[in-house]
This record gives sequence, C-alpha cells and structure tokens, in this order.
Amino acid sequence: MQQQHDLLNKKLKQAIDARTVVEDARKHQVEVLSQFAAKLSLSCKGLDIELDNRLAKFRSALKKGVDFNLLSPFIDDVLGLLKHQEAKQIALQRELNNSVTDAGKQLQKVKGLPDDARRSLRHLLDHELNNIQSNHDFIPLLSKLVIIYHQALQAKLSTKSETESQIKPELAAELLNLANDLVLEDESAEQIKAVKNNITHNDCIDDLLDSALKIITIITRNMSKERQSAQSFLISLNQTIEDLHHSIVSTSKHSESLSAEYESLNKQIEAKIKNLNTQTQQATSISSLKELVEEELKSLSDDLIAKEKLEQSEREHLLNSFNDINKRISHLESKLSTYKKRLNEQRYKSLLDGLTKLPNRAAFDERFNHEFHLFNIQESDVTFVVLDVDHFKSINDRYGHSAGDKTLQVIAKALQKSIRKSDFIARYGGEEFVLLMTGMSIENAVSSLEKLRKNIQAIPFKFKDKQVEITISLGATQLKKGDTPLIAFDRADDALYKAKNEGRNKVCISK
Ligand SMILES: Nc1nc2c(ncn2[C@@H]2O[C@H](COP(=O)(O)OP(=O)(O)OP(=O)(O)O)[C@@H](O)[C@H]2O)c(=O)[nH]1
Repeated sequence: MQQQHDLLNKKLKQAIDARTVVEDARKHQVEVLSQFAAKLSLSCKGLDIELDNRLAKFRSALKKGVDFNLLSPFIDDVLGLLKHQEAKQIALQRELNNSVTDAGKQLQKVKGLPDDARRSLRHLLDHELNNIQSNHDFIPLLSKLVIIYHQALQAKLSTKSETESQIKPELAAELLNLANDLVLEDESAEQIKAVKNNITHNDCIDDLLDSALKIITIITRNMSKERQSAQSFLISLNQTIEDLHHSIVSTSKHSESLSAEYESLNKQIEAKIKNLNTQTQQATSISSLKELVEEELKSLSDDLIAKEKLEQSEREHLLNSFNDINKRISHLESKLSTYKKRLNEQRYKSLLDGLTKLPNRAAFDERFNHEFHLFNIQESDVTFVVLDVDHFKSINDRYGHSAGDKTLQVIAKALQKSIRKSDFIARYGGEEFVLLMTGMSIENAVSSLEKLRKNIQAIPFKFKDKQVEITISLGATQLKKGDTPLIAFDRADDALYKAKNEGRNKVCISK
C-alpha cells in the first residue's frame, strides 16, 4: 500500500511540474505579445491625436500587466480608429483628385491649347490621375505647377499674331526652380533631368506647357508608387493586429475552458482522496481495505492520466499559436524596420538638394529661423551671406544644361570644403547659395569670404576643351537686433546686387 501511495505522490508531483511548464510558456508568450503590441502602437504615433491617446492608454495597461479580457476593448477601439484613419486618407485623396481633375478640365476647355499638350492632358486626366493617392509633400508643388501652366496658357492666348514672340524666360525659370525642388529617385530623377534640360534650351510657351505637363505626370506616378507601398504596409499592419487580437481572444477562451475542466478534475481527485481516507479509517479487514484502496487508486490514476492529457493538449495549443504569432511578428517587424528606414531616408532627402547634395532651401529656412531664435537670446555675432554664380545662364547656353549642372556640383563641393565646420551652407535655388557663419562678425568674415571667392575663381573648369573661369559674387550682412529673417535676407541681397552691379566676382557688405 505504501508503494501505491508513493506512486500516487509521484504522479501528483509530475502533474504539478507539467503544469508549471505550461504556466511558464504562457507567461513568456504573454510577455512577447505585450512587448510586440507596445512596439506596434509606438509605430503608429503621430497619425492621429485620438489614436495616440488610446495607444498611450493601451501601452500603460500593458505595462501594468496583461489581462486579456480587459485589453480586448482597447484593441477593438484601436482597430476602429485605424479603420477611421484609412477612411480619412481615402477622403483626402478623393479631394485632391477632384481638385486636380477640375483644374485639368478647365484647362481642357480653353481654346488654343496645342495638340500635343491637349493629348498629354487627356492622358493625364484619364489614366494617371486615377492612380494618385494623397501625399502631402507633393500637393503644394502640384498646385504651383497648375498655376504656372495657367500663366503660360494665358500668355499664349494673349499673343495676337503667330509671328509675335512666344518666349517666356521668366516662366521657364520658375518652372526650372520648381523642378529643382523635386527630390526623386532612379527613373523619375532621369526623366526630370531631361525635362529640365529641355526647359533650359526651349523657353517658348508651347514647350513650357509640354514640360509642365510632363512634370505633373512624373509627380503623379511617384505619388502613386509611394502610396502603394505605404498602403501595403498599413494593410499588413492591420492584418497582423487583427490576427493578434483573434489569437489573444482564442487563447484566453481556450484557457478559460481548460481551467473549468481542471477545476472539476481537481475537485474529483480531492473528493476521491478524501473518500479513500475515510474508507481506510472505517475498514474492518485488511482484505477489504486492500480491495478498496486498489479500486480507488485505479480510479485516481485514471483521473491523473486525464489531467496529464489535458495539460499536454494545452501545451500543444499554446506552442502552436505561439509559433504562428512569432512568425507573423518577425515578418511584420522586418517590414516595419524597412518602412521606417525608408521614411527616415525620405525625411533626410527632403532636406537635401538633389543635385549638389547640400542642404536645400527648406533645410536652410529651418536653420535660419533657429539661428534667429538663438541670436535673440544670446546676441552673439552671426554673419549671413548670399552667394550667386556669375553669368551662369551663359554656361548653360554655351555648354549645355549638363555642364551647368556639373558646374553647380563642383562649386557646391568647393564651397563646402572652404567653410568652417560650424558654418552652414545651403543651395537656396538655381545658382544661388546661402551661408550662415555663427560666432563671426562681418568684419572678421570678410577675409574668409574673399578667400572663398578666390577659391572658386581658381577652379580649373574645362568645357569643350576650353579653359573656363567661373566666378561668384557675394553679399554679406550681420544679424542686428530687431531683424527678422526677411529683413536680414533683403540686406544681404542688396549687398549681392551691389556686387553684381560693380562688375561681379566681388564681396560686398551691407551693414
Ligand atoms: N544647369 C542648370 N541651370 C540652372 C539650374 N537652376 C537654374 N538654372 C539656370 O541658371 C540661370 C540663371 O540665370 P540668371 O538668373 O539670368 O543669372 P546669371 O546668368 O547667373 O547672371 P548674373 O546672376 O546676373 O551674373 C538660368 O538660365 C536658369 O535656367 C540648374 O539646376 N541647373
């Protein structure tokens, strides 16, 4: 009988150990799920204030410990908001499509549109625009393009005779500046380059109309590509969150039903042990006692086997759902990191000038405002300079747009090399650069600026086997109390104007 008791004890111990393993696996799974859910929720930050707030609550609930039943309504809320977000995006996109389509249709109604332009416009309205999805960065550019297109068209319509000049250099320059602001990649970058080349060589209205339409087409294709990739990411994000939700709910339901079974089995075992105890005490003979114990032990051992099976099935169920979710998590995590990398790259690129790789105008505006803020607090010396390549148009005209581009790249590199680490240089637009020299008075800056001017003049440019000297003019000023960025810019611009008027290749200052 002692032997049978030992066996019973051993089985009970095994059952307790197996249960501990199941509990540990479950705890670990819950931790991984919680961490993942917290990470996912952080990746949605910034989409929408309400969504941000719910996700913050969700994260704090996760931190306090996970009770899936309590989390379930949170997840439902977040899912609802994500769907709402998607609907908002679609509405925005529809609005953009409508406004661009309206503008295009108005243009189509105008008489005197060149045939080629009419054809491109129809193609754009019928095919390309359907692919546009909302992308806020491109919207201002598209609006500007439509305005330039309108202006060019008005100019064309107001030309009285066929022979009257239809050259519009100012519109060509505007269009070129706009094209310079576009940061695109691969095939699109090449297409924009070709359009820019065309604008430099042909500034007659018909060509400008054609170039404007080409730029719109390139932009819309890019918007569509960008949106598709964002959409596919959002879809998989949604899908995984939904799967996660289902899995959590089903695991918790499964656990609930198992708990009930456990409880009833435990009660059964307890009752049998109790019964065994009373029966043993009441037994009158060894043989009846033996018979009774054997019978009860057999029944107890059946219960323990049933319990073990139950645990085995729970372990398997947990392990399966754990592996499944793990796979989805790793897949989504790798997607998330690629997407984040791309977003960071885009943010970085959106502040860089595509041609010279110097900071662009947007980056400069941000920095200029920041320096003004510091200047107002510290009042330390800051010199601001506008630099412009002399007779740059003639380089384009004589040696071609690509030579012009190369020149800007070489000059940008030389400028970057000639300034201090603490200085900030940017391409402001076209052949104009801006320089911020912090901790430097205008008196001290002049000699460095002279050196800079001479460095550029000394670059041995060679086009079509001809040695060409290229120079820059510089206008400098020092920030003063009461200045606004605009006032300081205008003062430096005045100095630049003076330098140009006094024969170029010069540094002028304006106090
Ligand atoms: N190759 C090339 N040309 C550009 C780019 N951006 C602007 N331009 C050209 O730069 C030229 C600037 O000409 P203007 O503003 O008349 O000035 P400029 O010829 O430099 O003459 P000054 O400034 O008076 O010395 C225009 O012909 C623009 O088309 C660009 O990214 N690449």
